[in-house]
Amino acid sequence: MRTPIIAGNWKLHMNPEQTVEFVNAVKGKLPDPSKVESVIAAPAVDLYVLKKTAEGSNLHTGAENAYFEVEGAFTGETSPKVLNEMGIDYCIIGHSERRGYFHETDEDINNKAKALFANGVTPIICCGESLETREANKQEEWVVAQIKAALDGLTAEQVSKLVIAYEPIWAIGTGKTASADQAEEMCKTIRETVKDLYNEETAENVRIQYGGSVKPANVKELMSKPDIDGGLVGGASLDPESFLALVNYQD
Ligand SMILES: O=C(CO)COP(=O)(O)O
Repeated sequence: MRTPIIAGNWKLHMNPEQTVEFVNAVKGKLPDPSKVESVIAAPAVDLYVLKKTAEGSNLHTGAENAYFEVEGAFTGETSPKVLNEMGIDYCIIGHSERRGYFHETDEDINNKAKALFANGVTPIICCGESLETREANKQEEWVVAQIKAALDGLTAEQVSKLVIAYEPIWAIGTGKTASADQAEEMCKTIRETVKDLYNEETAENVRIQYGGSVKPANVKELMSKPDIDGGLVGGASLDPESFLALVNYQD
């Protein structure tokens, strides 16, 4: 059985002081990780205090991006090796904001996935179509192509462990959630793609999140769908009470 995983993506919000405050507010109120895994992915400048403050709690930690090289003359980048040394569990890669504003390609994302695995950090690989692509009813081929490119060269064992986040761009930060059925439909397609590329067992193991205006009011319905194993949450993950309501959706 797949363990549900709800991850906050703080994007460019929160400083180290606010991070400590947030973690102290949620510590002790998070679900048992065997029931629901709770993750906060924070800006690189907050990761050290995030990890330190989360120690001994049920909170898992994540970065929002990393480079595919571990060391060298790459000004401004984050090393997957150092993330591992810091004990960071996850790293989001291929978010639509990284693809759009920072021109990340499918090849970059595939290289990042490989570098993260080589350094013991689990990738959360994002995919998702624009409004234009959805209006042209081309969302399925778009997302399947993104998944194929991102997973290229990864082993079945690696794919079993990673997390895929389906985030339709038109639903991010817009208050417009994909309906639970629309989200389920694409998450199912992603699982079938993994089955075609690997095998049934890998497809059954890979965890697939939906992201895009997930909030306490809609999390239960989304999580009731068979192929949705979690949420990747922006805005609603910034407030401790709202984050707690999301991760404790089973109560
Ligand atoms: O991009 C997202 C998470 O990665 C979704 O953001 P919102 O939850 O703010 O729509």
